[in-house]
Amino acid sequence: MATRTRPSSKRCAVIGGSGFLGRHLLERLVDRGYTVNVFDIRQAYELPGVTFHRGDLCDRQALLVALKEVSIVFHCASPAPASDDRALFQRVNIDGTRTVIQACHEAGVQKLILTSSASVVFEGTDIKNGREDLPYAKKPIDYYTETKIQQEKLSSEINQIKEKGFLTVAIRPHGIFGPRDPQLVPILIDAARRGKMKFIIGDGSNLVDFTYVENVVHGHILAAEHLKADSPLCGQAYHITNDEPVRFWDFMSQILEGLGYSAPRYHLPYTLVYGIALLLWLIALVLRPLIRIKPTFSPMRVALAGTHHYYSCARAKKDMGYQPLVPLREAIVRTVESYPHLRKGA
Ligand SMILES: NC(=O)C1=CN([C@@H]2O[C@H](COP(=O)(O)OP(=O)(O)OC[C@H]3O[C@@H](n4cnc5c(N)ncnc54)[C@H](OP(=O)(O)O)[C@@H]3O)[C@@H](O)[C@H]2O)C=CC1
Ligand SMILES: CC(C)=CCC[C@@H](C)[C@H]1CC[C@H]2C3=C(CC[C@]12C)[C@@]1(C)CCC(=O)C[C@@H]1CC3
Repeated sequence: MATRTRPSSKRCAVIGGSGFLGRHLLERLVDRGYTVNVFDIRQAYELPGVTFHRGDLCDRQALLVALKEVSIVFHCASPAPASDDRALFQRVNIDGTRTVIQACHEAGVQKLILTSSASVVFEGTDIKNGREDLPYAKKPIDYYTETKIQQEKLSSEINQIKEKGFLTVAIRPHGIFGPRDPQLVPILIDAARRGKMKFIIGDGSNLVDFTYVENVVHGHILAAEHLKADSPLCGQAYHITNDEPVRFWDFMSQILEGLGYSAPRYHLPYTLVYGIALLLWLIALVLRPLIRIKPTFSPMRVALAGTHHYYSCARAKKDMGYQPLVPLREAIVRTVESYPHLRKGA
């Protein structure tokens, strides 16, 4: 085992700190007086008070350098769900998380805060006010979710091994959005620009959680600060949402109209769209060796757009005093304002 110096409780590392959530998280950590090391496969920016370590989280030696004298590790790295690359998810989310845990143990890290996802219980059918004790999806909607389940199990199991002397907790956000998000708003506007956002899938009444990134950050920091040997957080998972379920299509319409695009108006039956998406996905799979096609409406996206999926965050409120800091209306305004380059006509 490596020689250790007692780490300061204000020294932390953010694995995946160049990403959307990771960068917001470390900005807030710096504001709160933490010293932050970033570990990421790419360096996207520079920030005073932050030390960058570029590397692959599957590389234990590289990780050990970034975790030296660190007390808290936030692990929020993952390949993007849209990559749909099974081998990559397996390598990074499962094998890589195992490596992160080993490196934390070796470096004498005290707490690991893992970013999981509420979708670990989602199978493509309605979830209303789902609590954390729902069973993991037996048929996860994609490879990404399949490996997020395994990742969460790994971090929870390691917490049971008391002699390892470090504590873990998993945060399950849902539908994160906000400034600099490379997924939700850019994908939505790209679809609108290509004339694909004219239709509402289903009757449009399905409620979904969309969570502002600053609220997700707040949940992570509360978890780190409340995670102690005798606390109920040890080894548990916590939903972190805006606690304001919204109709999926109202939310999309507000973003679209805020950026100058028309909201979708015509309804299409859910089963029809899902069937077409499945067919296109199968065709893309068969043609993959010859040509790589990525349909905008994957079966996963159709399921997310046409079903209820919202989650209770009562457990986070009770155990760590969580309350969302930014309400949905304000969050949408801030998000829309942060994408001037995606405005219609820009
Ligand atoms: N966005 C969302 O709506 C939700 C996200 N989550 C979870 O939140 C976390 C953060 O997501 P988000 O910020 O959106 O994702 P991002 O893709 O923006 O950030 C992830 C970061 O991790 C990096 N990374 C990927 N693979 C490795 C690797 N092998 N070693 C080191 N770094 C790596 C990425 O680099 P690169 O970009 O080069 O791949 C990227 O910088 C993830 O765990 C995700 O599963 C959970 C629920 C919802
Ligand atoms: C129908 C359509 C083209 C909508 C555009 C928005 C979508 C790109 C997002 C709507 C719900 C989002 C979502 C995720 C990614 C972006 C959306 C599909 C996740 C899959 C990201 C990773 C997770 O852990 C779960 C998220 C669920 C919601």
